Amino acid sequence: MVTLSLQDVGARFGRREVLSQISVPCINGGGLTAVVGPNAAGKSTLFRRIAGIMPGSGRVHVAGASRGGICYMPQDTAANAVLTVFESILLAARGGSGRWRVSEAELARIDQVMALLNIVPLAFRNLGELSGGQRQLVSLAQVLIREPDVLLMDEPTSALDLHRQIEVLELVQGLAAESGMVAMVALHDLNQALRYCDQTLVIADGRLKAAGLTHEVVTEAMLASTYAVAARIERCRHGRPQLIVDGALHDEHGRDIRAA
Ligand SMILES: Nc1ncnc2c1ncn2[C@@H]1O[C@H](COP(=O)(O)OP(=O)(O)OP(=O)(O)O)[C@@H](O)[C@H]1O
Repeated sequence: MVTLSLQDVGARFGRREVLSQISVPCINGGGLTAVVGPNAAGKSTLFRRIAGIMPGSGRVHVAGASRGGICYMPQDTAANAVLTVFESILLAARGGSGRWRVSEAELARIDQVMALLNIVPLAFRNLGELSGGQRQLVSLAQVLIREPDVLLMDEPTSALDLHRQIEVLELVQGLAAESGMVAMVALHDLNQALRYCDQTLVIADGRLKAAGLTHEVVTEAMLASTYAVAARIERCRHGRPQLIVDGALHDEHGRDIRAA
């Protein structure tokens, strides 16, 4: 099993500190970990720091890695229109290697990943012709093909319909359980965190506000203080926790209480 630890991880854009002293002793592989928090909290920045594509302070340590390393699926899946879906996944699998020959095993693996994501019919479509949701699925294929040790997915279901959202989260949950990889997912839909993620990190204003078991971290008090919403967590008739948001919280001047 892979484990990830973060020690005082920080980041700046120029003189502005956008991430500060994020420390998490151990994120275990095998399950899904949600990273939640308001807009501009620093979730993508944290992923970019973990993936090593942005400099900053602190230490990111991965133990037990034996496969494709750390792979980051960005939020913005803008496409290079020149490539077909198949070519883009092949290039991602190569990770920049300049080989021309494609092995049978490589072709089979690409077919397998496309089948897992139900995108086989898109194989020879141009990336520039795809819908937002289709592009998001291709982007996911591009990271899954690399068989990551640590998979960082930035809002991977934001463009997907309800059926696809469930398929994708169940697929990644299953792959994490099978491979022991660390799988982290930045989410705005906290019902997805409650349903699929055993662990949750809450980031606000570039700081870690809470970390732990999802059902202990996603609470009505956290939703009020972090998101400024009045919300309830209730069990549905199947016994699953469901988040019901009653409304936004404002101060006596009608402003977002977080601005006070
Ligand atoms: N290229 C950049 N230059 C300057 N500031 C940036 C840049 N990218 C992000 N920031 C700032 O860093 C902070 C954190 O942004 P980040 O994208 O990590 O937030 P986020 O939690 O992923 O937000 P969202 O939920 O809206 O996607 C924000 O204040 C943002 O304006």
